[in-house]
Amino acid sequence: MTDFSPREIVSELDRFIVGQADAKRAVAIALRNRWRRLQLEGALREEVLPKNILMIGPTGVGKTEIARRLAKLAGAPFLKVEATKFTEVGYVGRDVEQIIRDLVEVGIAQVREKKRKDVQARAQIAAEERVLDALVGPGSGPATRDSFRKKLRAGELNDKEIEIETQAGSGTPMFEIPGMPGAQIGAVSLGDIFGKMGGRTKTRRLTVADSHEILVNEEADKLLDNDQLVQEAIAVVENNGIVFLDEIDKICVRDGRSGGEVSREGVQRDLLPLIEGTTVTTKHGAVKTEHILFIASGAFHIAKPSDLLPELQGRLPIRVELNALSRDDMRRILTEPEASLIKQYVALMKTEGVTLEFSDDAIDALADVAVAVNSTVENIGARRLQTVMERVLDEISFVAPDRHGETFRVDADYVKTNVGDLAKNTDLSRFIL
Ligand SMILES: Nc1ncnc2c1ncn2[C@@H]1O[C@H](COP(=O)(O)OP(=O)(O)OP(=O)(O)O)[C@@H](O)[C@H]1O
Repeated sequence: MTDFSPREIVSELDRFIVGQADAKRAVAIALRNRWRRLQLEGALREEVLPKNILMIGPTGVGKTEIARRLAKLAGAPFLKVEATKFTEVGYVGRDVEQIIRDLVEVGIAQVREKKRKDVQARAQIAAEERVLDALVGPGSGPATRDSFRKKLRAGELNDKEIEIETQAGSGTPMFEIPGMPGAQIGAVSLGDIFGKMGGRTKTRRLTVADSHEILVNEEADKLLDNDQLVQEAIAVVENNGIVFLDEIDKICVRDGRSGGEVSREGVQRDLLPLIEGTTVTTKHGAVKTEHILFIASGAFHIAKPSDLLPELQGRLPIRVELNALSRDDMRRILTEPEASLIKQYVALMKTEGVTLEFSDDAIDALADVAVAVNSTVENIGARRLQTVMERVLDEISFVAPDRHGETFRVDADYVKTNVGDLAKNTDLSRFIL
C-alpha cells in the first residue's frame, strides 16, 4: 500500500498517461481513501466501503492503462475482465466469482514474488549447492566444491549442461463441475496433499545459466511458509485488490437479445453481490469482497449508465469521463510517456547498433495519420499509433541487422512515403493500418 497523496499519485500517473486528468484524479482519491481506511481502528474501518468508479470513454484512450498503472503504483493485485464474457453461451450463474478466485491467484503470485526477495540471499546459497551437486556429485570433497564454486561464481561454467530435479509444477488437473463452481476444491486439495507427500519432480537438462533462476525460486519457495503466504495474499486481495470490469455498457439491457445468450441483466445481478460485498469460496479459503475496488468501464455509445440496474449504478458512484484523443494528445503519447512508442523503437534499434531519430515533423505526420485513419476507418484511440508505427518502421526494422553503425532519420516525408497513400485509401487501411 502506498502512502502517496492524491497529488503525488496523479503525478506518478502523468509519467505514463497523457491527459485524462479527471480519471487520474478520481482513481488517486480512491487509492488514498484505501490508505485512510487502513489508518482507522476497529469497527469504523469495516464500515468504510470503497467508492467504486465508472469510467466512461471511447476505446483506447487510457482507461485500462490508468487502472493498471494505479494498481502497480499501489502494489495491488489487479485483474481485468470483460463483463461480456459472462453473457457467453455455457455461462453458469455464479461463475462471476471466478473473478475473485483469479484475483487471489494474482495476489498469491505477487506476495510470493515479494517474499522470495526476502529470502533471496539464502536461496542463492542453497541453489549454488544444488548446482555443485549436479556438477561434481553430492559426495564430493570440500576442495573440489570450492574450486568449482569459484568458477561458477566467475561465470565460467555458465554454458555447461547439468541435470537437475525440479518440481513438476502446479499441473494438478482442475475439474469444474457445471453448476457447482467451487467444486474444483476437492480435486485441488487432493493435489495439494500429493504435493505435500513428496511432490512430483522431473529431471531436466539445462545449462548452468538457465538453471539459476529456477533453482533460486525453488529454494526460496522451500524457505517460505506457504500457509502464511496465502493468508497474507488473501488479506492483500481483500484490502487492496482492484478489479477492472471492462465493457460494462455491453451488459446493459437492450432489446432483441439473441437466443442462447445469457441475459445481460442476469449478469448484472450476478455481479452485484461481488461489488456490494460477499464472501467467495476459493481453494485457498474464503475471501471477502466488500473492500475490493471495482473500476467499471465502457464507451456507453448506445447504452447509458442509467440503463444499468439501479443497484449497480449506486455501487459505482464516481463517474469520470475520458476524452477522445486529439491530434495533440497523439503527438504527446508518441513522445512523452516514460516508455513511449518512439522511445521503445529507438531502444530496440539500438540493440542492432542502429541509431533511430525522429524529426519533429515526423511526429506531427505520425499523429496526423493516426487521427486520419481513426476517423475514416474506426476509432481505436492510441492503439492506432502502434499499427501506424509498425508500418512506417517496417523497412528499417527488417534491414537493421545489416546496417550496424548507421543512423536512420525519420522525417515527415519518410512517414508520408510509407503510410501516406495507405492512409488515404480507406479500403486498404482497413486491413493494413
Ligand atoms: N492517454 C493516453 N496516454 C498514453 N497512452 C495511452 C493513452 N490512451 C491510450 N494509451 C495507450 O493505448 C493503449 C490502449 O489503451 P487502454 O488499454 O487504456 O484502452 P482503454 O481506454 O481501456 O480501451 P478499452 O476499453 O477498449 O480497453 C495502451 O497501450 C495505452 O498505453
